[in-house]
Amino acid sequence: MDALLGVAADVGHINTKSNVKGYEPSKGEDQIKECLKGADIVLIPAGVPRKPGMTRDDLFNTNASIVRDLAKAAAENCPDANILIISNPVNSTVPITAEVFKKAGVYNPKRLFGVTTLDVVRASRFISQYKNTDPANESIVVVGGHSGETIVPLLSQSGYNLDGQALADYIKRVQFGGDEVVQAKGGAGSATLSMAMAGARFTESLLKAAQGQKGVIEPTFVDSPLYKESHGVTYFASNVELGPNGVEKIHPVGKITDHEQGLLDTCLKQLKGNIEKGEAFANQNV
Ligand SMILES: NC(=O)C1=CN([C@@H]2O[C@H](COP(=O)(O)OP(=O)(O)OC[C@H]3O[C@@H](n4cnc5c(N)ncnc54)[C@H](O)[C@@H]3O)[C@@H](O)[C@H]2O)C=CC1
Ligand SMILES: O=C([O-])CC(=O)C(=O)O
Repeated sequence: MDALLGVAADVGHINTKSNVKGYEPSKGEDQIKECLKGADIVLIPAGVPRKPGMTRDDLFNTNASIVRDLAKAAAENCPDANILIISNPVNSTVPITAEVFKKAGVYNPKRLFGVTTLDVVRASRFISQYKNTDPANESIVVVGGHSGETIVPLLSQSGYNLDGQALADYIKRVQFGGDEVVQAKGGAGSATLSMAMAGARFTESLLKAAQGQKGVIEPTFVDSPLYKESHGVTYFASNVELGPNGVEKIHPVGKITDHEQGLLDTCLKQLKGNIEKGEAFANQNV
């Protein structure tokens, strides 16, 4: 990899010899061009975080245009880069980025990723508290999107079986773990350190896959065929095998319980609306 760019990012320590550049909006347009030219990976965590009482969707009005502008700059200056979207609402900012790239004639669905790694980090951490295991050894599959009920942990696929209130509490905590942090910070923003860890993990996986390592799998919100025809849901997070060309293979959701199917049905309805909102914004404002 020639260059790794964090756009206004504090993504923590990334253990790589790659060249990391950071962009600050106050430094102006020329600096972003200079950062983006030749970039292989562009992380976009720019925009405002939530305050208590807000949903991620409440950030749309501010962050949609910020992401649109950075996506335009990326489409112009590094059209072949991997674009990693962290800015919320991810369920809408990923479709916005896709539309910007489509309009510029450089859209490659294999190179656009919504970063949902933090949902897996939380799902793994919270199950370890029930089971008294090391969270580093847990890897819970999480599918759907990155907001409330669109986040669907598939506990059954890890051989775990919580029941009744314990299951309900677990799912609520995974779906609304971000809200807990926002509440605890009392107006000072949302998750930062855990996001830095999650962003670094996803980026490192992408780098390993780019360098030829096989079998690198991460959950991520991508342009996905899984529910396109059946539900009109054009982007979906599931486990994705990464490779030198970005998305190598999108894994299907696989076998799930009836209860998980219920969660997935709710997810798909909400996700469709979030995606269409992003696309409608892009169609009117790009
Ligand atoms: N996908 C995920 O799992 C997560 C997503 N987030 C999202 O990441 C975003 C950033 O959150 P934080 O880093 O906590 O916020 P922050 O306020 O600490 O940082 C935001 C950064 O965006 C930059 N920025 C603002 N306007 C800009 C513009 N027009 N162009 C370029 N850069 C601009 C600011 O300079 C600042 O450095 C939020 O939307 C938040 O909801 C946060 C945590 C987890
Ligand atoms: O909750 C937020 O607003 C930030 C975020 O996406 C997360 O922590 O998962």
